[in-house]
Amino acid sequence: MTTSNIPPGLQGNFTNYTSGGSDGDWLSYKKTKFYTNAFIIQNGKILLGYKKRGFGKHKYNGFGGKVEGNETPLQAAVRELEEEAGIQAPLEYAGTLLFYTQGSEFAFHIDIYRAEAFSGTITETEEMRPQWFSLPADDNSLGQEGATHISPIPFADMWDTDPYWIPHLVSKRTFVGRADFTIDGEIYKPYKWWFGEPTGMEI
Ligand SMILES: COc1nc(N)nc2c1ncn2[C@H]1C[C@H](O)[C@@H](COP(=O)(O)OP(=O)(O)OP(=O)(O)O)O1
Repeated sequence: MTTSNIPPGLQGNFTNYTSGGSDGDWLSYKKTKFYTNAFIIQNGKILLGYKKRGFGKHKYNGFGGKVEGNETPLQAAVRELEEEAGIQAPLEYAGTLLFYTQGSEFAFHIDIYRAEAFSGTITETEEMRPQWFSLPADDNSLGQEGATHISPIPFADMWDTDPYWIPHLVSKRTFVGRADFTIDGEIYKPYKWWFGEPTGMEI
């Protein structure tokens, strides 16, 4: 498969890519801010958090937030996971995503992390209510132990473009992607998106 229509902000060669939305141009932005998002994936389950306040309120997502001060993205991801879910985990880099919403002051540059183990007690916090969900059987290379009686990943209550990159995450294939959104009132609508797996240089 050859690489085509790689969005601005991503460089390199890619495979297993998918794209969609408008044929129009990608939106332009002047500034990016660095964020993280972390997922625990074990025994056929993925740990998500229901966001109780702030950006992404009422959606399920991984645990994460802004990279602050002199932190590396990994340090920020470890801190945010502890702040939002009460646990520590040996996080590994999984991918990078760019999200921009028309009219926004900045684009999100989000480093995504995953771990298959954690320590501590999963705890509901002021910001997030953690909950386990079962992985689709095809993506479950880690066994079904404990996963048969829990709900599948609630994509209807997540960001609209999550279904394009979560499969790369759960199958441990490094990914990058970009999605641009328009906003109507409080409703975010995907305008144009592209997700793929780098075969060489990453962003
Ligand atoms: C499509 O866009 C997005 N999709 C997904 N899945 N996640 C996204 C998208 N845009 C942003 N995010 C992530 C990035 C971060 O993990 C959170 C937002 O972080 P938050 O605003 O909660 O950052 P904090 O530093 O925790 O902020 P406060 O403590 O100031 O509330 O969403």
